[in-house]
Amino acid sequence: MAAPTPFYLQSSVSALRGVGPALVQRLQRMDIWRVQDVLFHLPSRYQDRRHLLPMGSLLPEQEGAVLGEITQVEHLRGRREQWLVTLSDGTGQLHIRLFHMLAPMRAQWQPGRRLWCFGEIRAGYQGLEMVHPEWQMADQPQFQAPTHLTPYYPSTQGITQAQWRRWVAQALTLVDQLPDYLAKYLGPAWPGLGEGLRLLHESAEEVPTPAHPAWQRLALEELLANHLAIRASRVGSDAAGAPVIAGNGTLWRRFLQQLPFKPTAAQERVIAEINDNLAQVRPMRRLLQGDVGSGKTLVAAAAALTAVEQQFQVALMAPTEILAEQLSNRFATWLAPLGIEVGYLVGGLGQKARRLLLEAVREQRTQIIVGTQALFQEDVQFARLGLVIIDEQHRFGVDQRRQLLEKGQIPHLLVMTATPIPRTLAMTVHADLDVSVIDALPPGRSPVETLVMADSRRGELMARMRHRLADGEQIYWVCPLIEESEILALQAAETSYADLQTALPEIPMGLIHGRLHAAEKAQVMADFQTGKTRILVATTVIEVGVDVPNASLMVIEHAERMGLAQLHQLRGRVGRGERQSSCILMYHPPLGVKARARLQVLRDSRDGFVIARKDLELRGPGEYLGTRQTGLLQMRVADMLRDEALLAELPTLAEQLERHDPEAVQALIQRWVGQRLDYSQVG
Ligand SMILES: Nc1ncnc2c1ncn2[C@@H]1O[C@H](COP(=O)(O)OP(=O)(O)OP(=O)(O)O)[C@@H](O)[C@H]1O
Repeated sequence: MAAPTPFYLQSSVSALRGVGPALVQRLQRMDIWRVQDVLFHLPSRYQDRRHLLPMGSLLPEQEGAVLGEITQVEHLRGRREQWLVTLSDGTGQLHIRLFHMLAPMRAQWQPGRRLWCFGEIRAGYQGLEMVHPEWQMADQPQFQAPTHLTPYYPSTQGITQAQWRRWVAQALTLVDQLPDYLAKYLGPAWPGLGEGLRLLHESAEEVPTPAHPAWQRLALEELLANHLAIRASRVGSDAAGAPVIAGNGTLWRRFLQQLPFKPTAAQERVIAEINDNLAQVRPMRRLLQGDVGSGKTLVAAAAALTAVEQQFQVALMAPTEILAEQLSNRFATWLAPLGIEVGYLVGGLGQKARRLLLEAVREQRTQIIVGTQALFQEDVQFARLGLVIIDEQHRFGVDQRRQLLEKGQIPHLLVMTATPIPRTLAMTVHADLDVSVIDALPPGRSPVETLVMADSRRGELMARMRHRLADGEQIYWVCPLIEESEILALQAAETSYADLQTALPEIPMGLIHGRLHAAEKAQVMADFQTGKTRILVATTVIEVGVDVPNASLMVIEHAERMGLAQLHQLRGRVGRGERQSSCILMYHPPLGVKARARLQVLRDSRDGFVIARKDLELRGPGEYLGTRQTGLLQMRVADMLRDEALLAELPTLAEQLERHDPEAVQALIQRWVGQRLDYSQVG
């Protein structure tokens, strides 16, 4: 046999055994080019295949191994051919469902044989089941139950877990040659880079916890690499000149006289921070954070008034048409009495209306223009754009932010978000943005009562609804999220709408979903806003920013399918007035262990930040790396909420490296960030 070809960290992945040209291409599409990149392709979670789960106590959504005797093999020839195999272990039984079964497998899977399976438990029509699990015959001498944890790698079509494990094992033989750029800056208490990588790839006995020093070492390096990348792209952008907008507050004072409430101290403080920025040549880049219902819109209005007072125009952008419409209505109602014209630009606007609006914007007859992405289009030209306000920033791509900024000379930028991010964290992720936080809700709000309820208790729910309606209140009814298909989501909403109409025939209701035209949506929303309809049945389009203070009850169907952050946002639509409000999270039984714990979090907490943290804990250590859910940068090891304590180390480390080791800066960015993000595009 030929001696294996030597390979190095910088060799192409094709140097690894088992990687041919087709696989090289697939790996490159995952941004894995060199052997070194395989080392940094970290497990997304771990599977524990060592312990057997007793079949009598299985729960849906559980993942694990079972061992039992085959008691029955049924071949079902329906619309779709399939096999249903029954396994029994004395404590209970489990079905295995297969959609194809090759001959060798058919020969082995016979009643009386013993079978080991690993997979996820699902609730099927005939009881609990596993679909195409991994398996071994357990009554053969070569059967070996796994003795350690099994890493599970993010993958792509055509690459199996077994392949990943083999490649990683080869790459790990070189791990000690990996340059450790931080060793000389970190104290002796920190473990080396190689140790961290070994822990994550080969963690034999226990799921590596994020508190483990080796893990922390990797997380620190990844955070630092991201921080360095952002810093590198910032250089020079500060020097550019923005319009100096030093208002004297005349418009704002006039506005306050007609406002039915007073700004809270938190709002006042943030408004002052913004006005201070607007008066500088250095362009404002500010992130305004405030939990749902904290009153961000008023702050946006204050900033807009400062700009308008000094004859500058303001562009206000929201992620959806409904939100843009809501914002524009609120701005129009608030500002029309002051003689300020508010324009509204979305994709569905008629040609003539659009032309007139654009003309007014070009000639500066319209001072404030609210819209969606439609604001980016080339023919939208401002006469004197001084301020751009973006609502719910995480929904917009970085690139879109930049496009809008190009519309003015160098306008000031205010980004508003309800996504809770701690201040230190925000400063690391958005090194370009200063952060303001509205940390108190307006007075007089009573907390939303949250109930978790099986959908079999609909009768009871209808009684509760009648009661609320009799008191003159309004209700949101949110329909299940069906990711795979908008049509299915719509059908579900239509069914719920029809059911509600049957149950409450005398109550006027509206139905809103993504497929309606802009004008229809606007009408449905307006009818609900004015109280003409009393119940609004909606797909999750109402998620962010809708403001109808008279709505005091929200029912969410299939809450178990939704993310915690989304549920929190939805719930924030009620409890905006003085009335005692409730949110009912309905689920379809049986409820899995995880789903139950998640809904419980919503019941117990009302603080967006706490909820985001709990969500993180529930994912469990090592089970879910990265920051996908928070809508922030996606990382491999670090999680910005969990590893917040590390953030304090970054600025000093970054300065040291920039001063003494510029090559290491490049190498670290390349190692961790690679081509994934083009930071130079950040607004
Ligand atoms: N200082 C205040 N006193 C009383 N009510 C206020 C105050 N500020 C805002 N509100 C009202 O509170 C409600 C929520 O405000 P707003 O819609 O601005 O919240 P938000 O921060 O944008 O929340 P979301 O992220 O949920 O859209 C609105 O009905 C608004 O009129």
